[in-house]
Amino acid sequence: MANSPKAVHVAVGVINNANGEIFISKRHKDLHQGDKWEFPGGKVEAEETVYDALVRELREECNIQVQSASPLTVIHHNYGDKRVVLDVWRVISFSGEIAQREGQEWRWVPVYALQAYQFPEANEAIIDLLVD
Ligand SMILES: Nc1nc2c([nH]c(=O)n2[C@H]2C[C@H](O)[C@@H](COP(=O)(O)OP(=O)(O)OP(=O)(O)O)O2)c(=O)[nH]1
Ligand SMILES: [Mg+2]
Repeated sequence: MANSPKAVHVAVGVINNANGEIFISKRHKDLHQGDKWEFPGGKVEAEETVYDALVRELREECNIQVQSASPLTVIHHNYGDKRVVLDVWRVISFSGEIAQREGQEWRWVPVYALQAYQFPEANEAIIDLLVD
């Protein structure tokens, strides 16, 4: 719609451990898409590149310093109450001890088990890509 608010641009990171498991955390229940599992990330701020946002969000949320990451996919999704553009990156290397710094429940999950978790609708396409 012509007067609908601009989509929110979100940087999202897919982080693997040495066993090939993926880091996921649960969104706080009072947030948009609350109580669902997510890949870490957050809004790209004005004057910030998406890569800068990815590095910042993963430092703030997961306590890691991203050293390299490559673009995986971009998902446009309309939740009705909010439109998002998820800019999804695969983290190639990072330093630091990974942890969840914002009190969210988190875990490492094997790729084949991701489908058992409830993610926001927009994540379906990401999970399909990872499972392939
Ligand atoms: N981080 C993240 N957000 C996702 C995923 N899937 C998905 O639909 N989203 C949506 C939910 C939210 O509408 C939006 C992320 O916004 P957010 O409010 O969590 O962003 P943020 O962490 O920067 O929040 P804030 O501190 O700026 O308020 O993207 C995902 O896998 N990870
Ligand atoms: Mg976030």
